Amino acid sequence: MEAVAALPRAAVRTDEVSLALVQRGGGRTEWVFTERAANAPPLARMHAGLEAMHACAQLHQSDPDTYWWWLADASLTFLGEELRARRFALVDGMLGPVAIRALRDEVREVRALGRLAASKLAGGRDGNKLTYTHSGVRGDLVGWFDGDEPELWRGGAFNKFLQKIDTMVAQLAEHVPDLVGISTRSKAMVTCYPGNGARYIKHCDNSCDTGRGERCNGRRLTVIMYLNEDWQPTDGGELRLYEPYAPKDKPPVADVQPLLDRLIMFYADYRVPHEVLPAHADRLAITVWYFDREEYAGARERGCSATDMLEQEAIENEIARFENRYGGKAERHRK
Ligand SMILES: O=C(O)CCC(=O)C(=O)O
Ligand SMILES: [Fe+2]
Repeated sequence: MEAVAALPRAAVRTDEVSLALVQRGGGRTEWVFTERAANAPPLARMHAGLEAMHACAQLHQSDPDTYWWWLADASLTFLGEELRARRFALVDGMLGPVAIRALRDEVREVRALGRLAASKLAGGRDGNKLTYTHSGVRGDLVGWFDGDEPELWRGGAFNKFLQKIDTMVAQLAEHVPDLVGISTRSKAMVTCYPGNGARYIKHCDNSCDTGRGERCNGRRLTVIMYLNEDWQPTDGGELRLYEPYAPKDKPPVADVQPLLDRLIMFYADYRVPHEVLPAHADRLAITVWYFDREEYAGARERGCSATDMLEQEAIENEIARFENRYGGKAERHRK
């Protein structure tokens, strides 16, 4: 009989082992301990730590709605490292299958009730003078909500979600110095890209380099939860992230699919230029911006006092540029 060589257990160091989801026969998946793949592509690597935490929760039969696995020390450390190193971080399966569908259903109802409208672009420095819509630039439907609109959110999932992300960001500030000044946030913006090739061209959520100056709007961190079950690669609609000031021929940093129960957070400023690629199916998401206290106070002060004709002219130029580049006509909404 031939001798069978077996891998001695002692040869595998526990710090080289992690949990992974593997595909078994018949499409079945299973959590197993496995050796860490040293050359895993960036997105896969990014998930490894959180997947391990999530898997542990599952092994213990924990309901992710009550066990906030993403708040465990290891999760926050991991998210903090990601944010500091890559400027963005992903959490997959944050709320769990029950809570995320409840949230998705509440958001669907809001849309069905006609509470989302064509998004407005804020013209000029403070966005205060003139807003305009232009579907070639930004083609989503949006609504802003704080969770206490009386006839909405009856199941409570929306408010629970806001409570969770507020907690997460507050805790994360202990790991990420850039987040220490966060004290408030925006209302939640519910968006639907209605699947007709709707997109949002490349931009930053806060055109602010230094934390000072007229272009700073106070947004420090963008947090987005996606709500799209069975999203297919052919549906497009990826969030494409770029390096700051990258030359045109440099490939993007990542294309993130808007999958159900996937949360992404990234720095809202110049560090993370991004765009939404054309979406060919209904694409639902909730976005919240967390404000840096000082920067936001400065932005509000300026917002109240900024008036001049030059700015009006600059906005008209901005619209003309977009019309030129993307065709179609912008609609103006004067305040
Ligand atoms: O929904 C997304 O993935 C990003 C949308 C976006 O960039 C924005 O609303 O500023
Ligand atoms: Fe954005």
